Amino acid sequence: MRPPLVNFRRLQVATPWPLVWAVTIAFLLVRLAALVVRLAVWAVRHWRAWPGVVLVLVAVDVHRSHGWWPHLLVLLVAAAAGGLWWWRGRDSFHRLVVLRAVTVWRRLWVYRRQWHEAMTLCGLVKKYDDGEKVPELLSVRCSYATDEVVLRMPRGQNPEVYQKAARDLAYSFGTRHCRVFSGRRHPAPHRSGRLAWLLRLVDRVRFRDRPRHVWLVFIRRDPLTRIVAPLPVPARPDFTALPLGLREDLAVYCLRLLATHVLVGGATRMGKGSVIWSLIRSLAAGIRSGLVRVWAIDPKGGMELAIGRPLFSRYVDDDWSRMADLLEDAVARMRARQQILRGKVRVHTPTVDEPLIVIVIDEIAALLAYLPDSEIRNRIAHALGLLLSQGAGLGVLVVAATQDPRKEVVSVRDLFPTRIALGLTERGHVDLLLGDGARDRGALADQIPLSGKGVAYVLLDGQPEPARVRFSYIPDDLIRDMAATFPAPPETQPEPEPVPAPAKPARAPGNGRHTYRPTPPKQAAPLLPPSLLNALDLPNGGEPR
Ligand SMILES: Nc1ncnc2c1ncn2[C@@H]1O[C@H](COP(=O)(O)OP(=O)(O)OP(=O)(O)O)[C@@H](O)[C@H]1O
Repeated sequence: MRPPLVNFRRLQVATPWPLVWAVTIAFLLVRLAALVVRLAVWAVRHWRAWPGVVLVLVAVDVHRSHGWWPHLLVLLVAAAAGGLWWWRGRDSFHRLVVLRAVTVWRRLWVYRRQWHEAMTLCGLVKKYDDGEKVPELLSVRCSYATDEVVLRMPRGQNPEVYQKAARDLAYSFGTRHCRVFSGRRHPAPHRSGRLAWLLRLVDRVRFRDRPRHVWLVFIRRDPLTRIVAPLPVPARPDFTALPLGLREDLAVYCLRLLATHVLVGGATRMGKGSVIWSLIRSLAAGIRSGLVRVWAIDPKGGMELAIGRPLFSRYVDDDWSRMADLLEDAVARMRARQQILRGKVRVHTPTVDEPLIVIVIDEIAALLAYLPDSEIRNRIAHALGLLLSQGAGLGVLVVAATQDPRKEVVSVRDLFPTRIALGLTERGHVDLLLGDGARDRGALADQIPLSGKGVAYVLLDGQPEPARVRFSYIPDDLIRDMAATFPAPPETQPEPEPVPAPAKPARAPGNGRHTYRPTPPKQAAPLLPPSLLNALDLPNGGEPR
């Protein structure tokens, strides 16, 4: 028998009814499956709410059957257990209870409630197909000082849009600072133990690169308004992470001093000294053991560094030509190391015999721009150029401070891979120090108030966005104390005796121009081969000065 055809009053379709029903049911089943999947995704995404929902259901059920008194009892027991936990393990209680409660509260009350409005008013909502595409709030995590909010950008945006809107976002959510990061701020944890392989697999998925996610860090309470106390001296300096201060998210700020040179820029009295002394403090144990040798140059006549003289293996503050000698000796040491390490390793590992040499220069501009004697200035610029271009891998590092980061003043600025920007006087100086676009990405070093001495913007490893830190303040008494406790052992290669600066001739003979004259070779590796030295036209009967 033929199945009946679809037959409406005015329309006849030559299709059997069973086929129509089959197609309709299949369509509805697909829609239902999609709905179930969406519900499951929603439930998984909001897994944090599950315990709360279960608790409410149980509470309602208990209330129906037993009334209020079981709730009261549970509350009393929970309060007693909480008090005991707080008393015995305050840190874990704060981490697992207090901060989680703050997180839940702020996620619901501050961010979820105001999200749509704030995003719209900050111009971050996109219009498409008569609808709106709002950045999606994914998670909120609070610490005592910060809220870290993760969002997913709608299509057609990139993190720069959020960096530009950072100030609007900060004020929209009732804070003063908002930092925007385009990548995860913490690396995947290091796993060990029997289940490490499994956890590593999970981490590989959890910590995969997510280009559409943006991390907003709102600074709720600025921990950097208070002076940071000196940090403990590490028993053995870890050159990959020297603790120097505090980050605005309350983590300890660690500097990587391996195979790099550091330039510290900051207006006068903004705390360049505190960067240098924090660094020396973190190296102090290595200085005492001879693993690190600090050679210091203080062109300001010793106003900054003289107080810690015993910490330095070599130190000059009064004589320009001895400063040039010190730098040329460092070049000689670097060359000697080059001979030994060539073809064996690519980065020098510090040992007591071949220590890490850190050349600290308090005001590098005084050596490169303001020094009146152009001959010495050229020697210094030449030696610094060599050290900065070749010394990092050979364990001869330069840490220099300057008030003015302009290239006309610090000609070797671009050879410093690591930069620190303390409070600066000019907006333009920020990009000069930290690189193009750093200010747009949040390094507002020109807005650091006068009271923010020691506050700086730095670039952390693997992150293009600058972070705000405050260096620990090392008072003079503590520097004296460090100098007494961690004095540098005597150099194996003795420091040359200070020689009085030769009287400068009123005018150079001949054409009156300054001629470059290399320093005589004092140590094993000369700056120039002897053949070349002899070939030079030296005064005093061919004796080098
Ligand atoms: N990290 C810090 N925390 C709090 N106060 C600081 C900090 N660093 C410096 N100061 C204060 O600022 C003053 C100036 O500091 P410092 O001499 O280090 O600045 P500077 O930039 O080296 O100055 P200059 O340009 O004269 O060399 C110090 O006397 C101290 O009172």
